[in-house]
This record gives sequence, structure tokens and C-alpha cells, in this order.
Amino acid sequence: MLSDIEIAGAATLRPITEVATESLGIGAEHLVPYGHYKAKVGITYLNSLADRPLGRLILVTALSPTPPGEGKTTTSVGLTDALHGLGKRAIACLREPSMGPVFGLKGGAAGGGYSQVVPMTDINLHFTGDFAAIAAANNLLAALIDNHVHHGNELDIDVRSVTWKRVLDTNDRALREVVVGLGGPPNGFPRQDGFDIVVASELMAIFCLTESWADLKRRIGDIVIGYSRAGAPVTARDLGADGAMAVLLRDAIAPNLVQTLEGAPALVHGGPFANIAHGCSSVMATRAGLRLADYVVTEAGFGADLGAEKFIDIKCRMSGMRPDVAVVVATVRALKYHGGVALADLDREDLGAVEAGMDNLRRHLDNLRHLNGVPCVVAVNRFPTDTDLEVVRVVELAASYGVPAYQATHFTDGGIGAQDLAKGVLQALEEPARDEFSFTYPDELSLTEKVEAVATRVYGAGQVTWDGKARKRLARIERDGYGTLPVCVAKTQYSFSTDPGLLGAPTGHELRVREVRLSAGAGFVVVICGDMMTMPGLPTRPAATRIDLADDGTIIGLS
Ligand SMILES: Nc1ncnc2c1ncn2[C@@H]1O[C@H](COP(=O)(O)OP(=O)(O)O)[C@@H](O)[C@H]1O
Ligand SMILES: O=COP(=O)(O)O
Ligand SMILES: [Mg+2]
Repeated sequence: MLSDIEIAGAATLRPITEVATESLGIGAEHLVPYGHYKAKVGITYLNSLADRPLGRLILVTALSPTPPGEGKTTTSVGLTDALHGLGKRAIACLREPSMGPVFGLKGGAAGGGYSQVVPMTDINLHFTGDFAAIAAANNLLAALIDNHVHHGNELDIDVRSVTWKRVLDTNDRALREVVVGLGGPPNGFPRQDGFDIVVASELMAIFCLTESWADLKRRIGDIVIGYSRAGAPVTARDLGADGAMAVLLRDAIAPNLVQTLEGAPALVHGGPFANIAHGCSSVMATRAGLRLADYVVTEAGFGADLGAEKFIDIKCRMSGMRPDVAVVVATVRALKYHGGVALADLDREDLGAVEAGMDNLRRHLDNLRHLNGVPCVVAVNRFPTDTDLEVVRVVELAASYGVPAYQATHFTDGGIGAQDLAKGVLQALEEPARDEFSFTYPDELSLTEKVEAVATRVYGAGQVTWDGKARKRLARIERDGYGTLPVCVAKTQYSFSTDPGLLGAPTGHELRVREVRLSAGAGFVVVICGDMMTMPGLPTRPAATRIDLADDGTIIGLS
């Protein structure tokens, strides 16, 4: 089989203006083209759609993944193409890949095989410049902080309390802890600082949660960068940074329109990871999709305990959106992994391990159906190494648990391979909801109680414990009036616990909170558990070493 980049490179794309006008009814005058195959959809135009009825919202999530991932993005694209194949007006709403993983471990994130969004090299690299704009605005604030201190520190900022990091869209562990301002008085005051990856920054979260230019500037102004020596929060607005930062993001917050290999529309906008951030594409794009199409297929990162939980408890809570159904991607390989099979042995048929791994899938299904009241459909994303017996067994086990499951072969076959899944989703959308939609916790709980709710009800943890520094930080955040905000738990994607090796569906484990960060502008509190890094490192053999440029300009090895 051809590689992802070979498949994408061989495709004939529709002009993006044709996708916009013929599939979405958007006039060319409302687009800002970035070449022939990418365009931003004008915000003023999108605002004019405010009275349109909303389409149905299909959330794509998954069981706890293996390191390469189980195919949520791929399935989101395949399902969108399948719905189109059934004559439905569907659109995919996806996140933009970060160049961290593109050049690191996982590679690109534009789907795979014959279910990709294109132009995949653009989408995986610089795309329309949104991440560069976010980094520029983020780092402008960092520069304004140090400049304020250098020029007299009128706000009396306690430089030891500055929590605002610089960012870069690269996995670079060497930048996690740095000292800035070295070199003597002309260079300002030395202080400890550090870099996060762009997709972990609060500004990325603001970008993904904002609803308008005014909302964007308000949220930016609310960012708390640190504290004065008297202990008062210092905001970006105090530093006069909010206007310039909003200007830098003015154009970027317009959603990006591209297409699938089969010419179906896709909005790719925003890119937070779901382990260290909230893991959902932008509200702007999703709301646009709901007004432009009858079915929106949107993905939340990693397993349902991360992306789907944050989609529900952060994105839906803030935007008022509600998922009409959840497509939970399951793979034979991930089930075997949770059934105790080593990564190196996942290609060998093992029905017993498939059955043993179902505990993990069942926990995710229970959380979505019973805790949050979201109907579920299981997509068995078939890999080449899966046997018929294994795939049939997954479908049977899901069905015996009361959840319809469908084999999907969209990776090798494109949309037609997900047609049974699409029909199953359409059927699920027609059935009356059995349970009422519910958040995992109400706003009124304290931050501690919110973390405990997620830990015990979603993760199956027995208790939450707090490092002293984390507990003190939490108390200060509540004292400063941010106690009603939702929480965003940063933890490993491989396990319901903070131990990446504790697979399956563990119960009674301890969730240890190491660090707490206030994202006042985004409107949530980040709770970092276990060994999570907001600046990942590169692996032993980075994907970057397999990427090349041929003399004729052809890009090689980008996956
Ligand atoms: N059915 C499949 N067969 C083979 N490879 C697949 C299949 N589905 C996805 N992949 C590959 O697995 C990797 C992860 O897919 P992706 O859709 O990005 O998963 P996720 O969004 O869940 O992280 C990608 O390299 C993709 O090409
Ligand atoms: O944030 C993680 O997203 P994927 O699960 O799509 O890699
Ligand atoms: Mg994905």
C-alpha cells in the first residue's frame, strides 16, 4: 500500500472555492484563499449565519490508545466521506497537527491511508500560519513581562511568581527550564523561565474556545501571568498587552477550510493536545460547521477519559454545544494491548487478549453513556494485521454490552469502508436519547471536588493526593475567585491512572497532583498529574530523521 504522503500526493483536489460553494453554499467573496486548496472562512460571514438551525454533532473519541494512536482522525475523515456517500451534508471539524509530533514520535495528524484531509503536507507543516500567530502573541506577552520589570516594574511583579512561559512548536526538552535575562543590565533582570510547546499554551486554549474578536481580547486580557509581591494577580491587561495580542490573532481565529481525499469539506482549526491541554478543535469552527452542514464529525484527542471528558466538561460547558452521539474508536491492537499483549506482539491473533482488553473499552462506554448521557456507537477501525475472528469478536462483545459496533475499513477503502458505520450512526441519531446529557461535575463544586469527581467517576481512582506546592497554588486560585472554573486534567493518555503501564480498567488507584496552573483567560484550571510534560522531548529516532526533500521539491517521509 502506498504511504499516506504518496496517496495524498496522487490525489486530484477540488479548488477550495468549489468545495465552499458547492458543498457548503459559501460564496467565494466570503473566503480568504491561501492558495488553491486552503481558505479561511470570513468571521463576519459566519456571524451572519447565527439564526440558522444547527446540524447534528458527532463526537469521535476512542478507548485508551497505544502509542501510535487508534485512528480517531482517520475515522473522522472516513465517516465524513461515508456520510457524503450516503448523500448527507457532512463536514469534519478537526485539530491542526502540531509539528512537535510531526517531527517527533507520532508523525502527522491529517488522517491516514485513503481517509485523509488534504493538502496533508501543508496541514502538517505551516498550514495557514495560525500556530505561528499564537506563538508570536504568546511570546510578545513574555517579552512585555520582562520589559516591564526591566523598565522599573511599576506593577511590582514578583519575578519568582511569573507562570507565563514562552512557546515553540517543537519538541525540545532542553528548553523546559531556562534562565532569561543573562548578560548584565542591558539585558534585563535574570529570572528562571521555560518553554511549553505551542499546543499546551493557554493562548491555544483561548484560540480554541473564543467566540468572537471581542471575546478573544477579553480572554487574553484576563490571562494571569503571575503575581505582585503583595500577592495580587497580574494580568495581560495590566501590562497593556491584550490589544496587540488580539491583533496578532485577528485573522487566525477564522476557521480554515480544506477537503478530504474524496472532496468532502473539513474545517481544521486549533490544535491543543488532550493529555496536556483540552484536546478539542475550535468552537469557532465547530459552530460554523453546525450552521453550514447537517452533520459535524469532530474529534477529541486521545481516549475518552481525556479528549471526550474535556469536550464535554470544558468545550460544551462553555459553548452550549452538546454531542448527539459519540463514535468510540476501538482497535483490535489496542484491545490486545489492554489485554496484556506487548506492543511487539500485537500483530499475532489472540482472541483471549481481545476479550481481556474489553474492560478498558467498557469503562469508556460506561462513562459516556451513563455518566454523561451520550449515546455511543463503536467503530472497529480495522488494521491490516487484524483477523476476521478478532474483528467479529469485538463487534460481538460490544453488541453484548448493548452498544452497536461496526467494522470500518476506511483506511484502505476510503468512505465506502465506513458506510456501515455511517448508517449505524444515522440510526443512533434517530433513536430517542435514553439518558439526559450531563457534565461530570457541576460548576458549584470546589476545584478539589471537581478533580475528585473526574478522578473517581471517570478514571476509577480511589483517591486524589496533592503535592504541597499544588495544594497551596489551588488555595490561592480559589482565594482569588477562580473556584467556579472547570478543571483540565493533564495525565498520561495510555492509562486511566497516572501510570502509563497500568492498562485495562484499573480501580482504586491514586491520582497524585503535582502542579496546578490557572488559565484564567481560557477559563479553566489545569491540574498536572504524574510525569506529564508541557514541553515534550524527541524520541530516540525522531520522525524528522526520516523526512527529506528531493531535488525536485518533493517531500519524502512525512507521514
Ligand atoms: N485502519 C488503519 N490501518 C492502518 N493504519 C491506520 C489505521 N487507522 C489509522 N492508522 C494510522 O495510525 C496512526 C494514527 O491514526 P490517527 O487517525 O492519527 O489516530 P488518532 O487521531 O486516534 O491519534 C496514523 O499513522 C494513521 O495513518
Ligand atoms: O491530543 C491528541 O490527539 P490524537 O489522539 O488525535 O493524537
Ligand atoms: Mg487525531
